[in-house]
Amino acid sequence: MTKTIVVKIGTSSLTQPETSQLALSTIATLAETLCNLRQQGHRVILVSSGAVGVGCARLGLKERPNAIALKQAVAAVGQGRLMRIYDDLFSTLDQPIAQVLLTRSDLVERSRYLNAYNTFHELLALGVIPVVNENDTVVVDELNFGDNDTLSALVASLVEADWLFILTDVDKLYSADPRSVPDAQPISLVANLQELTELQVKTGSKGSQWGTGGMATKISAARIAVAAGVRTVITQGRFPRNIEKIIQGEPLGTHFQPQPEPTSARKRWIAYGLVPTGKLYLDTGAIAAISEAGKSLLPAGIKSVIGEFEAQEAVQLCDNQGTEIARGLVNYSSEELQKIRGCHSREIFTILGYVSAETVVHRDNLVLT
Ligand SMILES: Nc1ncnc2c1ncn2[C@@H]1O[C@H](COP(=O)(O)OP(=O)(O)O)[C@@H](O)[C@H]1O
Ligand SMILES: N[C@@H](CCC(=O)OP(=O)(O)O)C(=O)O
Repeated sequence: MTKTIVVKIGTSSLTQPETSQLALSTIATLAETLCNLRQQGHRVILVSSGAVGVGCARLGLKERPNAIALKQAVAAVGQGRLMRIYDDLFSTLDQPIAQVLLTRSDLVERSRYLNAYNTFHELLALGVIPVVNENDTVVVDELNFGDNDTLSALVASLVEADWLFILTDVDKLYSADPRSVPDAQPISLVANLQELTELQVKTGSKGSQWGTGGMATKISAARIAVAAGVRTVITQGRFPRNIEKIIQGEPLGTHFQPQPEPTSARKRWIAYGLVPTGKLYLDTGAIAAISEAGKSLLPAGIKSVIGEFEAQEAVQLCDNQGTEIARGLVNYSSEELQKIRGCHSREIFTILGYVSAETVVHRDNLVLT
């Protein structure tokens, strides 16, 4: 049966750690593997990092730059080089590819989100393998994906993929970073998100020299993908042929089982496409109402309002400690909410002189995170 398969490869697998030169044999095997999957009738998307790493190698820079303008310039050099290599390899195998560079703002606006969805579907229907990266050269800090693990999960969610493979330089997820904790325990299966929280995996703060997010961003990517019903696997990038073996049932890597009832496409857009612009701190009654009883959020349950936002923007709904429990589209601006927080809905008219809505966040626009 035709499956939609998203494969993300990180800089640590695309380049050789000692020299930061391209790992050509890995990239060639990856191209062969993805072509095999196409020939079996599957729809394939490649999310490839490497623009900054390859750009650095091309320009003789020994470290990943921190200065934004330099990083953006280096990415412009590396992205072209990377695509040239992919196109040479895939063309040899008679497989058309396309470059798709995304920024976070492409997913924030609903019409652009739907446009990206349509473009992916058209490319896949044409039998093309889209090669996706963040548009590092133009992206601004407030609206970036930050890392390609998150980008790959958002793409997998957008196209409603069956599989997301996150290829990296370790063979699976461990209870802690196996580089610094030699007796870290391997984890082969994560059955649900609750189990993931209970495992309390330690990830350290960053990845390898050229990677960006380390394991933390792979875990949060897995959360986004499984909520969208995508089976997610973290496995070693040096052996791309393992992708086919895994699809055939070999127990390699770490598998995250998809949620049986995926969150709807619109709610996924609210939860992960949009960038929240404020925070609402809720009382315990409101937290129970939205998280246990599936109710809408009313002004009475809001203790405080942080940030400045307009009506219809996305905000985080938090408990006392500031931990996010849900996200939603608000019916009132921050200025209005400062006036009506803690009040009964019937008082809204007296306070504001009008009623835009009875609820602050309607349950149809609210997603538990
Ligand atoms: N719990 C963990 N299990 C496995 N690897 C971990 C863990 N915590 C941190 N890591 C580190 O994450 C690194 C992979 O992340 P990163 O360098 O960002 O890779 P990529 O370039 O593939 O995105 C590994 O080399 C490993 O040292
Ligand atoms: N967009 C960046 C990739 C950022 C990133 O997430 O890198 P990695 O941790 O290697 O997957 C680039 O192409 O260099």
